[in-house]
Amino acid sequence: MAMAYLAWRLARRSCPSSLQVTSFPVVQLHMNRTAMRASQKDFENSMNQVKLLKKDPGNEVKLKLYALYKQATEGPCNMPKPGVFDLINKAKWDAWNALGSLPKEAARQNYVDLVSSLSPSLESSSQVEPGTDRKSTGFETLVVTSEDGITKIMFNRPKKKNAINTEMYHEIMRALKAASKDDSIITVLTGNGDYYSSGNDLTNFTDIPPGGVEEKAKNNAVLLREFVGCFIDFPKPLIAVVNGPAVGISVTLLGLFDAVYASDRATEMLIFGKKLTAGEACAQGLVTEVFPDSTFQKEVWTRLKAFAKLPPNALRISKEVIRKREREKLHAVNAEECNVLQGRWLSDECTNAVVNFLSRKSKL
Ligand SMILES: CCCC/C=C\CC(=O)SCCNC(=O)CCNC(=O)[C@H](O)C(C)(C)COP(=O)(O)OP(=O)(O)OC[C@H]1O[C@@H](n2cnc3c(N)ncnc32)[C@H](O)[C@@H]1OP(=O)(O)O
Repeated sequence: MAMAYLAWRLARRSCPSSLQVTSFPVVQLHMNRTAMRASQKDFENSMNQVKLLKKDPGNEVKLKLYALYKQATEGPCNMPKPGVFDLINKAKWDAWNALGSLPKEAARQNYVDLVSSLSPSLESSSQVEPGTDRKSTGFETLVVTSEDGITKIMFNRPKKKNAINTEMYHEIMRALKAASKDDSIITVLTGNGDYYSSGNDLTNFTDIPPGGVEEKAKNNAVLLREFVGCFIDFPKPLIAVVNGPAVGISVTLLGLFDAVYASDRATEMLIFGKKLTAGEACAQGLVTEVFPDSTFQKEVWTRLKAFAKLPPNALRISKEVIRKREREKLHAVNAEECNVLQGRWLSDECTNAVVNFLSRKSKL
């Protein structure tokens, strides 16, 4: 509770920047309407568009908009310069004064142009109706969608039980990086089909580069370290919806998620190759909650949609407060584990296991 309260307090402190954004419409209400002639309609439209901005365009842009608005409606700056300690008003005065004798018509036009250059963020924040499903293209192994404040990254190799091949490692990293910067509040990983994921695609070990198996093992270690690192550093709440069995790396990663919801169909194979039921994994703390398979999707997504309505800054800051205490250690453990694995991948035990699997159906 104390941690949540601290995070909430910290989140409240971040409010001034959002207050600055919402102060723009107020400024616009005081505009001198008689000053607008030819481009009045465009200018008014642009001002309305600014009111719809949900994303803070940043102080630099806001100052430019302010200065152009003042120039367009009042002409060159004629106000006394604020004192050095009146930081906000001085920044506004400087921005307006920098426009010199720019004619009102030119200032109006620049204002309209600047607002239209912000259109990508307008599109993503206001023109997309809430609840609209936005699908990211450009992924071969994933389906990535954004809806209701949730970015869903779905493993999409159902015929291969969502085994993670090299391309998929890279695509998951790319999707996570995009999700960390998009408008979503939470990010969810799940699998398409009957498996969550069967772990590392064992054919990853068969594509041997010119430097031989040593080079292959080294490349895999570098890839795995970067991949796990993305999960350690992911800044938003990250939730696994474990829709079916999970194996190997797809299980070990679960410890880095903020919540793990599992269907009671989900089994995991851990250290001794033993199958764990989702209930057993829950008892060990690896899974947050288990749901009957018949109601799993409905119950979990209802809950996730409710999470996505929580204050985003508070969520991020809560995660950061918790994660920052362990981040360095997690990266150190990740580095050590990848070193150990690099050696193990060259062992006879590993080679035999991969050969046995791949030769089951004469894949070798
Ligand atoms: C960068 C390197 C990082 C390495 C780090 C991580 C370590 C790990 O993750 S180790 C764990 C690796 N995973 C496994 O050992 C699981 C292997 N798979 C299986 O044991 C079985 O396939 C499984 C129990 C998951 C499912 O069995 P079945 O229900 O009998 O289905 P099939 O075996 O017929 O599978 C269907 C289809 O998918 C292919 N498949 C499944 N899993 C993998 C995999 N991990 N790698 C490659 N291919 C996989 C399987 O070969 C079948 O293909 P087709 O024969 O072409 O239909």
